[in-house]
Amino acid sequence: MILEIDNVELWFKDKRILHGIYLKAKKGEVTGILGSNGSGKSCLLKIIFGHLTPKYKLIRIDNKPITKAFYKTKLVAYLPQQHFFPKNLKIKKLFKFLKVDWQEFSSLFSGFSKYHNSKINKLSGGEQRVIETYLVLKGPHKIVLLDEPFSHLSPHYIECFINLINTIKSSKIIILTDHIYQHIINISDKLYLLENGYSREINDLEDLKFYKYVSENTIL
Ligand SMILES: Nc1ncnc2c1ncn2[C@@H]1O[C@H](COP(=O)(O)OP(=O)(O)OP(=O)(O)O)[C@@H](O)[C@H]1O
Repeated sequence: MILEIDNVELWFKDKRILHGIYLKAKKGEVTGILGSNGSGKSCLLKIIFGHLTPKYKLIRIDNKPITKAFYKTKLVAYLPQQHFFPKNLKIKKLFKFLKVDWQEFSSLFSGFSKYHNSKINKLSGGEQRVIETYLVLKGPHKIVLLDEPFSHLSPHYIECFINLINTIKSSKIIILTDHIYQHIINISDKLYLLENGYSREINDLEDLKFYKYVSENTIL
């Protein structure tokens, strides 16, 4: 399965945010998107998911254009930057409803076994993020979009997710963005940088210096 995003043009009033975008993401690969603050990473993920409508966009799956909002195809799951599960819902119900195995989760994330019967709002912000990210990754969707999955997590949980992503990527298209760029670089099979409205495919990490995403003396 190949997902292509092409010809995106996004404006907010007279401010053009995105205009030269081409992204290709394949099943079996992790596709990373880097970019400075305000470069349009979240907007691009929202456009792909179908929550934000730009002036133009073209989304193709295996060369076939998707003409309706992508989320309506039920192919795609999206982790937004903000918490999105109802606060009063019990965690065990969430796992049951989404048909995700609690035992498998609690053996990977051992500190969470005590929360099976808790409501989501009893967890810290980072703990809620662990649950959300896990459910989005382990749900039935073939395409997963992750907006800053690592930013609020402690190193051990980041490692757990990196292992999980490497395990499940053979069956999914995974597109993710984060400011913890070393993790994105390490985990990605394909890397893009959003810069000045364009997507730049990064094949040589030194290009991240050329585009001033990192400074000249950064060790990559
Ligand atoms: N609803 C909106 N109305 C007007 N401008 C917006 C809106 N949403 C986003 N923008 C602008 O679009 C640009 C890109 O925003 P976006 O959130 O996609 O950036 P980002 O790369 O995800 O940034 P960050 O890394 O800081 O989260 C920003 O300049 C932002 O101000």
